[in-house]
Parts: sequence; structure tokens; C-alpha cells
Amino acid sequence: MPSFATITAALALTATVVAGPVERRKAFSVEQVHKKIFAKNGAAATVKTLRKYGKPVPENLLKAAEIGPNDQILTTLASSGSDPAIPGDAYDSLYLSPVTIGTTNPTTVNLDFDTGSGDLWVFSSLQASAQLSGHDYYKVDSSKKISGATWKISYGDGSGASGTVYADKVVVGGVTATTQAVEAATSVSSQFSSDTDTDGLLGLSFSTLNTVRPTPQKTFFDTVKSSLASPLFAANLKYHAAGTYDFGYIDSTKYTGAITYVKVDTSQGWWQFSFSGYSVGTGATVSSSINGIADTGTTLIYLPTAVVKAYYAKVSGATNSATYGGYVFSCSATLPDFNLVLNGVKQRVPGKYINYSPVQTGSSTCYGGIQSNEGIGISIFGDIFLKSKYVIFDGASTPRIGFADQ
Ligand SMILES: C[C@@H](SC(=N)N)c1ccc(Cl)cc1
Ligand SMILES: C[C@@H](SC(=N)N)c1ccc(Cl)cc1
Repeated sequence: MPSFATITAALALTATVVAGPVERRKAFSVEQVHKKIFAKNGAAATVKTLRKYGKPVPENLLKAAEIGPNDQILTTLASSGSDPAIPGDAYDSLYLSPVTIGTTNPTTVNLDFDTGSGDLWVFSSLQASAQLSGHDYYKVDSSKKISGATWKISYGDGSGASGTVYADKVVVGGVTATTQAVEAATSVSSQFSSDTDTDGLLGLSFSTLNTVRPTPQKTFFDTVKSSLASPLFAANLKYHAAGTYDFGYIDSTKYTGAITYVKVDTSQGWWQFSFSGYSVGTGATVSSSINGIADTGTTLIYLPTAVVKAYYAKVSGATNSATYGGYVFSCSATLPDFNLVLNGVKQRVPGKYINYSPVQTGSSTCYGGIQSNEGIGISIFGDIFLKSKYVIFDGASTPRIGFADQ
């Protein structure tokens, strides 16, 4: 008789049910349906299985399954899914993922999944048509409007947007949030109206950063978290290539070696933690506590000035340019690797990832992927760092973040 855990795990994961102990029936799998039915707990699932094979159901199991008076057994198949993360341009300035929004008139939009903010907002039919050209957008369903709710967000780079709020269906990589706060834009800043690839953002920070007022709303992850096979998502961003965001499971084919976990400080609403040191190329490790956030919505790495100086001291010809607002160097420069130490484990950023892009199209001067965090007040471990890793954002009761090499 497979163990309780085995049955529950099997049901939760794939709905492949291994038959009861007596007759050796062959295992079979049923197509996993997302959330068509609702389980109270594993016991209910086990009751269902035992009944399916005409087995006696122990009294304690029935109690545990809290079977209702009409003996209705409701079982949920936990959900999980994977959505592509596609570079928005040749330099991985941002990554875009398809998301389907709406019930009556569903549309697929391309959103920037952003662990640095907590709003799911999207270009919408409420905007002037001139702002919509080149964009996919959410056709608002007025029957789903959240009365009196508004939002207004501004980002570190000075961009921003604002609008009203709807409770509608959102599907990300097969994972469905039946009722998700969808923040419909009525106005967006020039950075967004001119970037016709980005139809909005899907915030994956903690929901405390959500800007909806008077009642802050949940992020997509918080909405679906309890129905996921595991309460986590993983970012598998890649260098100049499409990666994925995985929800509800860790994909062991996407990383090598061990995952290094560290607890996160959620007090500012971010996935915030500290590295204990750094090294440049094959140089010695410098002990230095570097506190910052894992931020898929920020392109570059922003670190304390002393660390940045130590890095570019090893790049011949690098200068801190007032003209371009940061460290630049010849596009043909050889860049050393950069390592950040976490729990004694070196997290490596390949040197070539630190050549972000030419300062202007066709220029032979390139802009560094590591820059100073001066003026930000915190370090930001953005895409340049994240794209060499498989990063697990674990939303368990004690949230933590994990890093493994891709
Ligand atoms: C947290 C990110 S913005 C985001 N990921 N939504 C950030 C904050 C401040 C500065 Cl200066 C630059 C970037
Ligand atoms: C997440 C914010 S700001 C940031 N990346 N630090 C953002 C993303 C995309 C655009 Cl097009 C403009 C702003």
C-alpha cells in the first residue's frame, strides 16, 4: 500500500494514481486539470483513492477529510506552471512574459515580471488610443471593477503609471488566478508609452508594496500561492536568450550543483538579504556585508561605490563617466568575473555579462553592468546578476531565497 505521503504527493503533482495494494493494476495518469475541483486536504484525496479501489476507509481518515454531510469529497489538484521570460531587446534590458487576462474578452499581454514591485498593472482600453498603438492591452470588464480603488506607481528610474482596478482572471504559464487584482492603466509615463514591447508589469515583491488604495491588493503569486504544489516561484533568466519563470515547483533540469539558501528580510517588501563578501576575477575574497534585493525588474547590478571601484580597477581603460552617468570601457575590453559570496559559496557573474551594451548604437564605448548604488540607498542584484543563476523565491512561512548555477 503506497504511503499516505506517496498518494498525496502523486495526486498533488501529476494525478498519476498508483493502484491499491491487492490487485496489481498498472499505474495510469490522468490529464491534470487546473483547479476544476477543490480539495480540503490530503486525507480527502486519500479517501477518494481508497474508495476508487473499493478499499475500507478508516474512521480517522474520514474525520481528517472533514467529509461534509452529503459526503461530497472535493479534491484540489495543486497547480504549477512555467512561463517564458524573453529578452525585450538585444541587451536583456528587461524580460517579457506572456500573460492572459480577462474572461469575456481574454487578451494575452507581455508583462515585465518584477520582484522589485508589487503591482500587476497593464495597458488598458481606458487609455487614449494614441497611447495604445503597438501595444496589447486589457479590455476592462466594467462588471468586474473594484469600486473606489485606484493605483499610482513610480519606479526607481523615474518611470510610472496610474489607473483603476478590476478583479479578473489572470493565467500565467497555465497557473490560473480566478480573481486577481488587475490594475488597468489610465495613464503611463513616456518610458512605457514609447516601449511598445512592454504592456505592463507583474509585481512579484511582497504584497506590502502594492499601491492600490484604499485597500492594497495581493500580487499574482500571493493570490495563487496556497494552490501551488509548493509556495514558491523560480526565475531562470538567461544571457541573450529566452528563459522561464517557474511557479509551484523547482525544475531540477534547470540548474547544476547545490542550491544555496538564505533567509530574506521582508520588512521593506523586497526579497532582501546580504552577501558576506566579494572577489574580482581570481583575486582574494574581500569580507564586506553587501545588503540588497534580488530584483528581476532592474537591468543592472548596483553595489557600494568601494566595491564598484575595486571591480573596474581590474578593467584597463575603464572610467567613471560623467557624460554617460557611470562606468564605461572599451567594448573590446576583457572583463574579469565578479563573485559575490553567500554562506561561503561564491556566486559567479561571468565577465562577459558585465559588458551591458554600447553607450549609443554603434559606439565602441560600452556601459558597465555593475554600477554604484549611490543615491539608491540599497544594493540591487538585478538581471546582470540573476541571469547566471536559477533563483528560487521561496514564499514559505519563513521566506527565503535560493541560488544555484544554471
Ligand atoms: C526596486 C527597483 S524598481 C523596480 N524593480 N520596480 C529600483 C528602486 C530604486 C532605484 Cl534608484 C532603481 C531601481
Ligand atoms: C521596473 C521599472 S524600473 C526598473 N527597471 N528599475 C521599469 C521597467 C520597465 C520599463 Cl519600460 C520602465 C521601468
